[in-house]
Amino acid sequence: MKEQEAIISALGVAASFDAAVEARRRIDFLSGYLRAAGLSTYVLGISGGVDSLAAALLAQRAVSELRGAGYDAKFLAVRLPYGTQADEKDAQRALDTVGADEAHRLDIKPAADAMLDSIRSAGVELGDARRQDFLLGNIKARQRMIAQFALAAARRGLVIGTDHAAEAMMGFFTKFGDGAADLLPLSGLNKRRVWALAAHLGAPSQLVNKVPTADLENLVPLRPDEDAYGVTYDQIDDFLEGKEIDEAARQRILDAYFSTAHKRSLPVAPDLSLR
Ligand SMILES: Nc1ncnc2c1ncn2[C@@H]1O[C@H](COP(=O)(O)OP(=O)(O)OC[C@H]2O[C@@H]([n+]3cccc(C(=O)O)c3)[C@H](O)[C@@H]2O)[C@@H](O)[C@H]1O
Ligand SMILES: Nc1ncnc2c1ncn2[C@@H]1O[C@H](COP(=O)(O)OP(=O)(O)OP(=O)(O)O)[C@@H](O)[C@H]1O
Ligand SMILES: [Mg+2]
Repeated sequence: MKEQEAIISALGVAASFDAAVEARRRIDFLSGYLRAAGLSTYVLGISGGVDSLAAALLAQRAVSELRGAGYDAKFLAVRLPYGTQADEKDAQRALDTVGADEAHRLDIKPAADAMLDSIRSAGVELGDARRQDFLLGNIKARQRMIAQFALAAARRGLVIGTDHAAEAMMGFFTKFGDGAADLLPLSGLNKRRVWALAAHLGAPSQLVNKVPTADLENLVPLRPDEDAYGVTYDQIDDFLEGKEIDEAARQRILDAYFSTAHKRSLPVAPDLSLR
């Protein structure tokens, strides 16, 4: 139980949750930060999943409020499909729901494929088809961040990330890919709290209740996150709320958490304090 409490505390998961209070807190965080930084644009990739929808609704509200207060601010939403995307309709629905100030679509396929091909052409042994597909998945996630940071730099902007406590605990993100962002407005929320926040902000129930997917593998499109975890979001969320869960699931969660510690910190460096 001690380990569980330490993880809950490290990930900043609160003992109780009120969607309206959390929405207000996180909108204020986004508007306050942009203004204090003296910048004008928030940039975020819209996948069709609930995390980016929730974060986008917060961002659009934040910049609208800033504009109402006379400050020049904009939200730029960007679709970043790898070629054609199986759940494109959901992504379009998310864009319609958010009503972003500005929206663009960039295909990451040419750049992602070119990178994998270059590595292959250099003669690097990459393993079997399944392994190569997994490697390409991480290249896709990093390619999406390259695009978002380029857009942010072009617009005096900042990149919003969608990491939250459930994904952070499982280390379920690409290091310096979707894990790399300037701000994380969903930080400290487990998945059911993200769902509640999205619903509170007006997300349609079909998008809130959708099966979460990283959708990074060509060989298994829309693979549910829970398949990759080997535990359910219900178990993850219960664990993060301090509840007792099945022992095998608990062990899986602890293994995932400890083996991915390096992904939740800055790059490791030598101890320079002894010089
Ligand atoms: N002990 C250690 N200390 C410092 N660094 C260490 C390390 N062990 C590995 N590393 C480094 O970390 C790298 C592995 O991390 P990483 O590149 O992230 O790769 P990895 O953790 O193997 O894969 C990413 C996982 O996150 C999932 N994902 C990715 C993106 C988005 C989503 C989503 O939900 O949308 C999910 C994806 O499906 C996959 O299961 C290694 O290649 C190595 O460079
Ligand atoms: N096809 C895509 N187009 C644009 N952005 C994407 C795409 N795929 C992933 N992203 C970005 O990467 C983030 C991480 O993906 P992740 O799957 O964890 O979140 P999600 O799709 O928003 O929600 P869920 O986890 O419920 O599927 C997304 O929130 C989004 O910002
Ligand atoms: Mg997704």
